[in-house]
Amino acid sequence: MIYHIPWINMPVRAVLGIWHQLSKKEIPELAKCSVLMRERSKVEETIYSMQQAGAGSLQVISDFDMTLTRFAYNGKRMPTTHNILDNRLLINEACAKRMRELMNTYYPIEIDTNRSAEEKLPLMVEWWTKVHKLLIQQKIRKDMLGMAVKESNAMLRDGYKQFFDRLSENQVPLLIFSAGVGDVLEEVIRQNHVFHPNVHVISNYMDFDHTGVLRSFQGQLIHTFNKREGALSQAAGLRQLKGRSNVLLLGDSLGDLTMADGVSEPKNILTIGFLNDQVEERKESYINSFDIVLVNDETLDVPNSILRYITSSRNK
Ligand SMILES: Nc1ccn([C@@H]2O[C@H](COP(=O)(O)O)[C@@H](O)[C@H]2O)c(=O)n1
Repeated sequence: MIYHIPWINMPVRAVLGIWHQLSKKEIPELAKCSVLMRERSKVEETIYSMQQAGAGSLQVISDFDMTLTRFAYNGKRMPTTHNILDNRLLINEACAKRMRELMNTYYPIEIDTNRSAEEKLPLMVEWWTKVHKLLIQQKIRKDMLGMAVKESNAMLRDGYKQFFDRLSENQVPLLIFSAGVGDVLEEVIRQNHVFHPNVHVISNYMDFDHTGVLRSFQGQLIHTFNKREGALSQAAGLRQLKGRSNVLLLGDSLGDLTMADGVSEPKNILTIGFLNDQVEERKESYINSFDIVLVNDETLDVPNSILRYITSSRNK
């Protein structure tokens, strides 16, 4: 139990230095050495305040690829939703080769700490546009997507069932905001039996003709560095998120930090960043940007432990 003395307000509690109780007792997962925090006491204060408000005030906004899915397994990189389409049932060898070349050119730019988001933005548009054009040329069939997901080795992070189920049981909306391919993403969560009614997805959705053949992508392109626009134009209008002023945000890219920009009158926003790749080069910028940084952690243990604590409130 955290000490609760109602007549003592927040700053006094902090002065009394009782905050590290959360890491020690209530959420011991926060004490793991793979968990980095710039200001541990601020994180604990935020979590405590979110717990006091209860599950009814909470929403979770999460990126998908390499955030809800694993980055690596047994030393091997796991596929993104775009990479899942690299299956001979869907695209030919020449297209697959070209997609890999584009990945080798643009992915290092995406994660380059020496370039600003502004500098990366037009290059990301270039990458996504080229790949989507290639995919359209392949006349991908809608009815083959399920098979491609089955044959891929995409994996949700360990603890995914607990994560999705707890949010569903507590009627906490989960907004998945992905620059990946929405149809593939949905298939991944469906095949893992966690596509509950509280899950909402904003992503790049395919548009199929009446025979079920891919002919374009719907709406405005979402890439890693324009999620703010999607947050303001699409997420902000979601009825299910209204009145939920506490946000738990999960991402693996600095671009993901803008996913909560559409939340009206936010009270507390707690950000968790998965640092999967180029750890040493990116550690400092992640610590300066996310409240909690998880280094090479392929599990959802930390988000799950925070959610367990927040939803333990009687005030649901
Ligand atoms: N052709 C592409 C384009 C992007 N990616 C990766 O997908 C990730 C985007 O999805 P999120 O769910 O994380 O928003 C992004 O990080 C790119 O690296 C790709 O694999 N192929």
